[in-house]
Amino acid sequence: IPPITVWTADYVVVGAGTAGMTLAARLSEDPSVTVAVIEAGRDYKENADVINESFVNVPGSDVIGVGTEETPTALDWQYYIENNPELRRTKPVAYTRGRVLGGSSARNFMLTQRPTVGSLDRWVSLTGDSSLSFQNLLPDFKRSATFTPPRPQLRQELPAATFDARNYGSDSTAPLFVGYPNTPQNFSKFVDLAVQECGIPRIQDFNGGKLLGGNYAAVTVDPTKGERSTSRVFYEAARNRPNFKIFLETRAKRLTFSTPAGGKPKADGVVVSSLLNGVGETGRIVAKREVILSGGSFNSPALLMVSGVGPTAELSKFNIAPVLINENVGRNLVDHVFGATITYEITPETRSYTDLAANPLFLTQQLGNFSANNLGPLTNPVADYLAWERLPPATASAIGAGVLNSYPADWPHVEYLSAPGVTGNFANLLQQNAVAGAGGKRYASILAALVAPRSVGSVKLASKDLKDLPLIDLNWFSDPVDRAVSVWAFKRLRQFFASKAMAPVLVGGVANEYLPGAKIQTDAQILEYLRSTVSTVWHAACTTRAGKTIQDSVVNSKWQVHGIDALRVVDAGSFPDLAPGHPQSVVYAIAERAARDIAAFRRAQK
Ligand SMILES: Cc1cc2nc3c(=O)[nH]c(=O)nc-3n(C[C@H](O)[C@H](O)[C@H](O)COP(=O)(O)OP(=O)(O)OC[C@H]3O[C@@H](n4cnc5c(N)ncnc54)[C@H](O)[C@@H]3O)c2cc1C
Repeated sequence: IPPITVWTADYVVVGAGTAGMTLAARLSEDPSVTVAVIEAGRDYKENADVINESFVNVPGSDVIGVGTEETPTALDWQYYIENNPELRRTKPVAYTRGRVLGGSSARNFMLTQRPTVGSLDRWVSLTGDSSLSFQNLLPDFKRSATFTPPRPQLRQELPAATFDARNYGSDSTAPLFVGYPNTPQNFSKFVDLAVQECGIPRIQDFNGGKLLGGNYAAVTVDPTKGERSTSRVFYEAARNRPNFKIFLETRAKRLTFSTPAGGKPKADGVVVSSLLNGVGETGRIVAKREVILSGGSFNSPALLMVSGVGPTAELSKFNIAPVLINENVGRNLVDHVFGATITYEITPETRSYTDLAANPLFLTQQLGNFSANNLGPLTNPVADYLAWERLPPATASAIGAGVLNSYPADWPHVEYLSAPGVTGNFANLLQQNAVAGAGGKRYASILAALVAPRSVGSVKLASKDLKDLPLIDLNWFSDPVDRAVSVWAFKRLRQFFASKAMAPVLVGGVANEYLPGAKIQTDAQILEYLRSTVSTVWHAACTTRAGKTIQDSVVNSKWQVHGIDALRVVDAGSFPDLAPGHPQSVVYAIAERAARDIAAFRRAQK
């Protein structure tokens, strides 16, 4: 390797995303260790990149660039998923992953809530480590974020968003912001009433280990300016420390290992390629203590595989010299999917995202309202109200989804999201709303997400060079349970729209369904429609999952790669299982936990 750039640090972290930036900043709080971070993306707040910076900062612009048929933004890895026989998609399906300082925390929808007690008990049984229970992870959940309660005087929603202050930390210097947008979506209060009328009760807060019920969701936004809060806040904390160094626009190409005679392979560095000025500068960052992969669920397993750690078939296909065979690398890919969605035209008083997309004057006014007053629909990440439920046991059995009855009792099977706009097949949300709203009409949807998904996919290599992005097979709908639950959830969405609570907002009444429309009635018709609209909630996980041994997993409960020294994986890929709920809080929590695990390991070695 020509050593154009050689740098040495105690810890080398690959990826300054949600987990990596948090972890690296925490490690560098100890001035006695040095930390280097390698990040393929740029800093969205520097280089006078006003457009990309606003994509990140303005909560209401989160829908831009994430559509399945949209050209992804410059802050994206630009993944397209593999086709699968269950889907009826005519065009390649894009899958957003942030390639930027902050990673996917700079591209996500900002919803933040924690998994249930029972789902994290499953983490305990999968890893054999009780320190991963909800109660034991709670300090790590609290550590990153400063919480600001909703401001009812501004929000004026009826009934108000509720929360339980005991679920949040008391450290007001915690860098990440969690709070509520100052302007709720009008449509959400009707969803709130509709789901209650259909038997889903209100729950006080989604952050106390319970999810079953409905409420407004907390989001990662800064209460003062209303801007999105990302893991970049940890970069601000660390950037001036003399023991911290970040390599932006630099890609990790592969890991290097040394193997002492008779010993285990030991990770000792990362070969990198600088993307600056388009020049493929190659160098190596040497790790004196450990290499930590935080490249996310797609990139971390790919990096392991090109470096010789992975399934036999993958390594031999590309003639990669094995360092350690582990059949679990890149396997067990799970994701939450939007299984069903229904859209109606709504009344003019009930504003929706359609107004922003179709009315440039309104959009301009609201950009001003957002930046001057921290008010208006752009303060809101669009989907701000959630509800969760389980299928009744007899129903689950009757539709062939009886396996879901064995999930812990607090684990919801379906999540509903208020989505005031046209969603359709998620091809291009901005364009779909602009077209639908051109004549002055406005629309709103409710989405159903599968949060106990059964379909399992994989990450495989496209070549032995990571410049060829790995192949992502999500296998959506491959398990019949997911198909059956989606059809059931679709009918449930129709019940919500048929409720008395929803009647005042529907133009033309319940018979006037906009998408998919009254022509879709039988189960077979519904399923065929859902095959053409199923989309991701962008929660890909478990591709380097934590577990007990090399037979069932890639890392142990301290995130150390089985069979290799000085190498950990800390990101959504290392979840033992994908718990219900939006996962960013879990990613921050395991990054906080891993920083403490690594420090404890170092102290034990002294
Ligand atoms: C559109 C979208 C909406 C979402 N909505 C929500 C939501 O509302 N709530 C929620 O909780 N979750 C949401 N999520 C999911 C959540 O954001 C992710 O699960 C989480 O951010 C993943 O964190 P991570 O650390 O695993 O990976 P990432 O945050 O993606 O970080 C990986 C980092 O590694 C870098 N990297 C990768 N490979 C290399 C390499 N070879 N060399 C150098 N750098 C590399 C990447 O550029 C990136 O910065 C959403 C995600 C998306 C994309």
